[in-house]
Amino acid sequence: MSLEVRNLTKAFGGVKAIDDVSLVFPTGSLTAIIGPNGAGKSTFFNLITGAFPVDHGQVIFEGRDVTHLSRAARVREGIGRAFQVASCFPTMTVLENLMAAVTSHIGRWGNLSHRAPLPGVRERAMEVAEMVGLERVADVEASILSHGDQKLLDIALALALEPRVLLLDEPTAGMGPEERWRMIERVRALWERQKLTLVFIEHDMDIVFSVAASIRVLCYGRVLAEGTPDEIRSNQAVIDAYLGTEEHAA
Ligand SMILES: Nc1ncnc2c1ncn2[C@@H]1O[C@H](COP(=O)(O)OP(=O)(O)OP(=O)(O)O)[C@@H](O)[C@H]1O
Repeated sequence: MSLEVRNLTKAFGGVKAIDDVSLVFPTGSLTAIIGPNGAGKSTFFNLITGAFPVDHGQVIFEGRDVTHLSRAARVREGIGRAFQVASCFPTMTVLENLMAAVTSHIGRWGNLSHRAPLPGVRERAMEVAEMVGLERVADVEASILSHGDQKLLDIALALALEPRVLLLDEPTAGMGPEERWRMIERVRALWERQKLTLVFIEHDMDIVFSVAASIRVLCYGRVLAEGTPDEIRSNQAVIDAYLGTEEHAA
């Protein structure tokens, strides 16, 4: 099993954002996390990546307990994450951003100058750009990229660190319908080609049901249901708590 959480619990003041959650994400799986606003989805990711310390429970990655490792150590272990908010250097080009990430990954921040990169860094950065279809804007400054391309750059920055598990928090947020489908198709193709274990949070149910092989539903910090799209679609508890709400009504 690639990624597993056992009895994960995290409270903020009196609110249990994640409440005794146990889930498994098998190696190579593509899973969507869904649930109403405030269900604990982002907190769940933050506990897996180490952005927040857990109150109780464990995060197990490839058989190793990583619960108390730092964020950076988890990245080195192979747990990657792209953020909802662009996390790049805005005045650097796409390629320069990726070269910085590749250089940091190989542990040579002293050699960050893009004028004299380490051998292979430019090539690797270009390879990562191609993985997400950003080679067409490799020389464009990050700050002037379209919203969709900025999200792709976030994903590419995570990929530069060679994750085996990739967590994507709302990869299609803020996009129009067409751009959403283009984005999720790229994500799906990436998962297929790179043989990643991919977990993504998504509110658009059309996307979730057509892309994810497996779905986990969180509600009030607990696991409400898990299963295939067909199982989740017909699960009465999920319909009552989430799918039946106005926003997601068919
Ligand atoms: N850093 C924090 N400090 C205090 N409370 C927090 C913090 N992060 C999350 N929470 C609370 O934890 C609960 C779960 O929030 P979380 O952001 O994980 O939900 P979510 O499912 O990702 O929601 P959304 O779909 O709206 O992004 C909410 O009640 C939220 O207010």
